[in-house]
Amino acid sequence: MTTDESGYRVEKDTMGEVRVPADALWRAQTQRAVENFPLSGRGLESAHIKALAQIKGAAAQVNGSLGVIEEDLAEAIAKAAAHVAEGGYDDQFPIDVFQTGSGTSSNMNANEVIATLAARELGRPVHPNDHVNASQSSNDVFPSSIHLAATEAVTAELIPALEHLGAALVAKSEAWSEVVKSGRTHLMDATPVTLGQEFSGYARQVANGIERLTGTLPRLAELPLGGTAVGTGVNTPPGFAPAVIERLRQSTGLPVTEARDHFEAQGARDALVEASGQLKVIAVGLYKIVNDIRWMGSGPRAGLRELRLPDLQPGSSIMPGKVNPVVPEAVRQVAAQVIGNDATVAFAGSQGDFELNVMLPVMARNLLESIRLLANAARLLADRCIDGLEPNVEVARAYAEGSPSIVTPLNRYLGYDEAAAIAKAALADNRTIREVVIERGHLENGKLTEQQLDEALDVLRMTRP
Ligand SMILES: O=C(O)C[C@H](O)C(=O)O
Repeated sequence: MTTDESGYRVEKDTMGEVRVPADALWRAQTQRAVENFPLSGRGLESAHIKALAQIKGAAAQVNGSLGVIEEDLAEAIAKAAAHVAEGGYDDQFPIDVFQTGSGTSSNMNANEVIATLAARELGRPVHPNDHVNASQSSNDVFPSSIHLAATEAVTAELIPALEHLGAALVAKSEAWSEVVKSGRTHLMDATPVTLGQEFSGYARQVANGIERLTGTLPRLAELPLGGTAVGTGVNTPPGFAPAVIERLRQSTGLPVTEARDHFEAQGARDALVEASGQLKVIAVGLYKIVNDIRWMGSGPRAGLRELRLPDLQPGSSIMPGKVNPVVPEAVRQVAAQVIGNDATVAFAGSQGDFELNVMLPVMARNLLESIRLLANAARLLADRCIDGLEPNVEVARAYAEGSPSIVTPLNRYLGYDEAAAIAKAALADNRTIREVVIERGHLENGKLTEQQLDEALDVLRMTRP
């Protein structure tokens, strides 16, 4: 390696010489990839770099204990990898996420940066391939790093965030068990429900999302490590993968396991597609929840006005005093992004050609982004919207009492056809159902008593038949 005066040094790889910024920790292969893929301006997610480095560190320790590399070299690599995993060297990962489909460029980026750091520690050369990448291939390490990062993000970020949101929804559901409102089906007035019942439905959607994620974990946490190039494990000593994975289990506390079939685990990426699909379901659920809230909060004069959302910021640059449902709007956009990310993950997941899927980096990018977005959106929604919601009890009750559908419990006394006639007459003449029932002589003709009429038209009672 030589350094010239222009701020670059010259590094070599198997293709020849490459000029690398003098202070960069990466080497020739990373630099080639930086120049080859100027696409999105966005690199690997930080969580992904962390997972890659965690695997490199555990692999070095096992390589040391199995005699694949010297013990002091293994320790230096493990130490360097730990520093990278802590996040202090994320700026040394400059390669665009849209790159080699196997992630080889980012794997080599990790190998080169860790080799440089380890060489500084050790005071002798460390080879990115022979030492840091020993017993590994991009084809097993890179997908393993996606699964490790996604498992961590789901268990440590997304599930706790959804639990937080679920608790906020349950609290409202319990507080509003007597707040009666009009149900709506087809966007038309229906029989009454309570606001608490609606929020219990939302809470269950979120709880189901947690169950769905938990259900994917056994497959998401399977690591292809040990398969190396094509799943056979060429160049890997016996016992390498189980030992590395056991170290990862210990150091991360995550339920990672070795892939049950290394050919499935490298030729396909079905578990990532599955996890992304569950994220899409959660996004769809959040969309429905915030959309209902947005509509219930519409107004303040010309909307539904059943809920008051917390005022967070001036809504309009031109209309003074206007306040908008900004958190539901932001969450809706998160949902749209997650649904779009899933379409890409599903397409990319179908691109398993023989022994390797070669659309790995984009799957990682989208999956990890979706998890991060949903976790942040769930907390935001709980803290800046749900917690501060207030019901407009009078308006909600008035809608319930004004709904022509409250005639429904009279079916059993008067029959469907007469009940329909009563509902239409009430609507046409802007009278209450009660007034029309009495006017049509149903108390006098003995079809029902006054007490039965009172009970039948009790809107809260209708929510608990
Ligand atoms: O980078 C590797 O380890 C292998 C590469 O992805 C390949 O299969 O060509």
